[in-house]
Amino acid sequence: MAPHTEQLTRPAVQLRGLTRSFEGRTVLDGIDLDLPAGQFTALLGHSGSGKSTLLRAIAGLDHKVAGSGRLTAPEKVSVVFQDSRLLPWRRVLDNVLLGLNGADAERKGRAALAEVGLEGRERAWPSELSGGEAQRAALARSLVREPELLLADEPFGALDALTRIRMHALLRELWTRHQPSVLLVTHDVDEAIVLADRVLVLDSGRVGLDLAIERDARARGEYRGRLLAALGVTEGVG
Ligand SMILES: Nc1ncnc2c1ncn2[C@@H]1O[C@H](COP(=O)(O)OP(=O)(O)OP(=O)(O)O)[C@@H](O)[C@H]1O
Repeated sequence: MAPHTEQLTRPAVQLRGLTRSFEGRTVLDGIDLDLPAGQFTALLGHSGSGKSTLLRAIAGLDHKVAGSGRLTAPEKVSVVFQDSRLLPWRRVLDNVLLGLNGADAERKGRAALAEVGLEGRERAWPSELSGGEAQRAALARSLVREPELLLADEPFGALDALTRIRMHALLRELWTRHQPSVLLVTHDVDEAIVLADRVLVLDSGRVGLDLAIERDARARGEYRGRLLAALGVTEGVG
């Protein structure tokens, strides 16, 4: 049975006519988009196509976009960036617990760290972590807040290829277990296909291609071809 079937009937994010310009240049040009609850969506697009701008709008980090159209998003949103944004003067567990209160917070923080494979590293300083470990800690910090929506802006962009593959497996596993809606911004066509159930291509301020991904390895080559074509990219060097 397809996971999250029931949840998919309820949209987590709804955008209607969302527009954003910078210095007279339109970056988002009346975006209409529904992200069903529990869906894992990837957002692809060329550099400068407005992916981060859209993600920031959905995260509620851009007050200027608010009046341009209609934007509905859950209250419990976590954002993960390419840089872990751990505070260097706080130990790993204290970073994960930042801003959390309640008797149960520490237990939850420790459990989240164990879930991302950082058990035993609770008292480490961020400077003692590898890039991959820092991103694991960033995921734990998001998880512990039990987000309905996880927004991830190139979270693996700075990692080496092997670490990235391991992080893909971890993120997909966390998503399966906790079932947040996910919007992942990436430049990487393969990452989008491997992780997401739906891939959007942002082009000229609009969603140019909206592709459902079946979890069937045989179809991956075809998806790749369609996504590269939507991005206007030709592969191969003779
Ligand atoms: N605060 C800002 N002030 C002025 N221009 C901005 C601002 N934020 C974004 N832009 C412009 O909006 C366009 C889209 O930027 P955005 O960061 O959303 O693109 P992106 O698709 O995420 O790019 P990348 O993949 O390189 O991160 C770019 O041309 C950028 O220069």
